[in-house]
Amino acid sequence: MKTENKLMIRALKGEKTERAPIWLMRQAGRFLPEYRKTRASANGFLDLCYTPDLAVEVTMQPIRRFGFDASIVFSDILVIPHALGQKVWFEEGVGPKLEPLKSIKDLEKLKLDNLHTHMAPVYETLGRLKEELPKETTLIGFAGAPWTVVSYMIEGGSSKDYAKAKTWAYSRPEEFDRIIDLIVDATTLYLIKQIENGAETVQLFDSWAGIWPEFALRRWCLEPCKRIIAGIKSVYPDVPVILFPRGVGDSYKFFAKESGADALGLDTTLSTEWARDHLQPHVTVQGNLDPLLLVAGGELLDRSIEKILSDLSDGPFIFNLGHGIVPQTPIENVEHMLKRVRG
Ligand SMILES: Cc1c2[nH]c(c1CCC(=O)O)Cc1[nH]c(c(CCC(=O)O)c1C)Cc1[nH]c(c(CCC(=O)O)c1C)Cc1[nH]c(c(C)c1CCC(=O)O)C2
Repeated sequence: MKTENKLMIRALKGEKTERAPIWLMRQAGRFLPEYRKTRASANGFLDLCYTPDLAVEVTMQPIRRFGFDASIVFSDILVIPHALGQKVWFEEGVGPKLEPLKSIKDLEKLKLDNLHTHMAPVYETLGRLKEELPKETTLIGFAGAPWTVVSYMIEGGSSKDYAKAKTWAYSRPEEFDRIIDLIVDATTLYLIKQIENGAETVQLFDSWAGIWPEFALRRWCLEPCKRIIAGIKSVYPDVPVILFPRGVGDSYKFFAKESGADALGLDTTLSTEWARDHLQPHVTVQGNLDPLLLVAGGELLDRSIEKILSDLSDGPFIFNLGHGIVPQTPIENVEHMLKRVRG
């Protein structure tokens, strides 16, 4: 099937489709027994990301089981700092760890030169997926948005309050700009190359956008994302871009009007009525079921699915969660949700 005729792409292009396309953020992962099996055979998480045989396999798993309308290539947002030369590793049971940037001198050690060589396995995975996926399934590439990636680069891992990164940004904003700028350049090149290798749309994850006051949100989230999107569009004007500025509340409207994104991923807290009135006239919306409702199941799950569908189905809309699916999600709840959404 031609890309432009796929359900997901039609929705991304602003069409109100006959039913909502559905995929789930983090759909390949620990809630699937087949993922846990492949994961155990790999030599750590990054090995899974950089071994095309394994990455193709885990990307295909949720498609085989559920037949989602879109497939997101298996990788992680932290492959970008890794490709630039920062030390990145995943501690079992803990999560990502990085040797943190402590001063602007540490930035000089990071280089764009090896980006595409380092990412060659990811590009190969995309190319193989393009061949293997069912003909109607859309292939999504992705990257982290600059701020979310930089938060890990400075904090050295996940953080509760982003105190180091925010203090750096507020006390030496020009330095902070330089770090963000490097990630803008790397991410633009990376996403363009993902498209060249088969990605039919790309999503930028700004998972930690919701912690800034408005001036900083504009400077370090909106503006950098806008530059990446413009960079992609200058080469691939017809490839839709999805942006997920999680947690930004009312500021979602700036992202809708100014970012250049074709679609916005809505987080769980956003009112679907507000999104229908203020965002959907400008962009396609994607979301926003609470992943924990999908864990709990039952009546509240059903009512929440119905509400999202009834509020958002009159415009361009893609059904998804408001954040990634969590490992304890029962598979039967995912099957149940799919039936409800597909009618
Ligand atoms: C912040 C962030 C990261 N990674 C990502 C984000 C943005 C989205 C979000 O907010 O959830 C994005 C991501 N990470 C992963 C994907 C793969 C594709 C998919 O969505 O199926 C995607 C799109 C695989 C992964 N990335 C990770 C796993 C689990 C690793 C394992 O198997 O042990 C997977 C499947 C590890 C990871 N990677 C990251 C963290 C904080 C962790 C540890 C927490 C966790 O385990 O969920 C960084």
